[in-house]
Amino acid sequence: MEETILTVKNLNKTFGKKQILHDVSFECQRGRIVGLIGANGAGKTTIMKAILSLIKSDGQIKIAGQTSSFNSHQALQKVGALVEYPGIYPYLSGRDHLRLFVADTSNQKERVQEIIDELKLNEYVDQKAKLYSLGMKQKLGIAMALVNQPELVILDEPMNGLDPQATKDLRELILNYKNQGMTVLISSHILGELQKLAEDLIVIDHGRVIKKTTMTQLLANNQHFVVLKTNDNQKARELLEIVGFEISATSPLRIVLTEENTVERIMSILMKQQITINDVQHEDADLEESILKLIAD
Ligand SMILES: Nc1ncnc2c1ncn2[C@@H]1O[C@H](COP(=O)(O)OP(=O)(O)OP(=O)(O)O)[C@@H](O)[C@H]1O
Repeated sequence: MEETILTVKNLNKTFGKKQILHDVSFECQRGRIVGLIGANGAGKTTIMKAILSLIKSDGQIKIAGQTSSFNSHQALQKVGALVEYPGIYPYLSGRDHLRLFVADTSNQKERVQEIIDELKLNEYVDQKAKLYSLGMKQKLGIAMALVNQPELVILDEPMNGLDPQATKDLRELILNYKNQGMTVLISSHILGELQKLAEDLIVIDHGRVIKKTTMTQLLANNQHFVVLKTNDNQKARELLEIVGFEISATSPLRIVLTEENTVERIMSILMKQQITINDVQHEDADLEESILKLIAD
């Protein structure tokens, strides 16, 4: 059965005279990975900071059934977060940071070692943090967000500064925690990466929620294309456009498929005009194309 772990209701935020968030409302269900998507400046970080009471805002926040506000935020004990840059002290080691963050339990030493192993921090975790690269600091910040196995983790651009291997490792780690019941609210500009992770999507534009959907739904409504290589792309394009095909790219030819505009129809039109088809491939629009289209509409 679905259980709501985070409720955000009518969140409004102004900086000076400028209204940044407009009645933002959404819910996250326990155990889901929820992607917060939007262009630069859309308001994603501001929403995350408001949930975490890092800034004052108007509206209601409920975490695991408990109301949380700027002045009363016990519920945040159930939440881990990495928002913007991790707060790191240059003269402490990575392990020191984790020791400061880990909850006071009988197995805290083991838990710190476990998260160090999970994030592959062993090589440098006992060096002072002032020697860390951007990616190393980012991984430490993620370890700090996860060390207490929170019920909800909020990650703002967690892939920032990570190399491809570390990005893949983080993806697997997030999926692992999700499989153990953790809820993840995540933003990322790397939409290809988010496509591999997020199950639910909240799309933000100019401080407003413009779409709440699931990844499966969004991708199912996507456009489908056929990509052709022919002996005369220019002529093929003209022939297809005349009869109403939409061409989304010309080199190679990328043609939008619809119920009427099928591959069979393309083949028949081109073959009648003696155009040789050297290669045919099918393509589906990815998350990036869907989101760009959504924001443009
Ligand atoms: N402390 C602040 N004072 C004034 N304006 C701010 C402040 N923080 C954010 N803003 C403004 O709020 C808007 C939303 O910013 P926010 O950082 O939430 O966007 P974002 O979606 O996270 O963007 P990005 O993807 O670039 O990180 C922007 O117009 C930004 O300039």
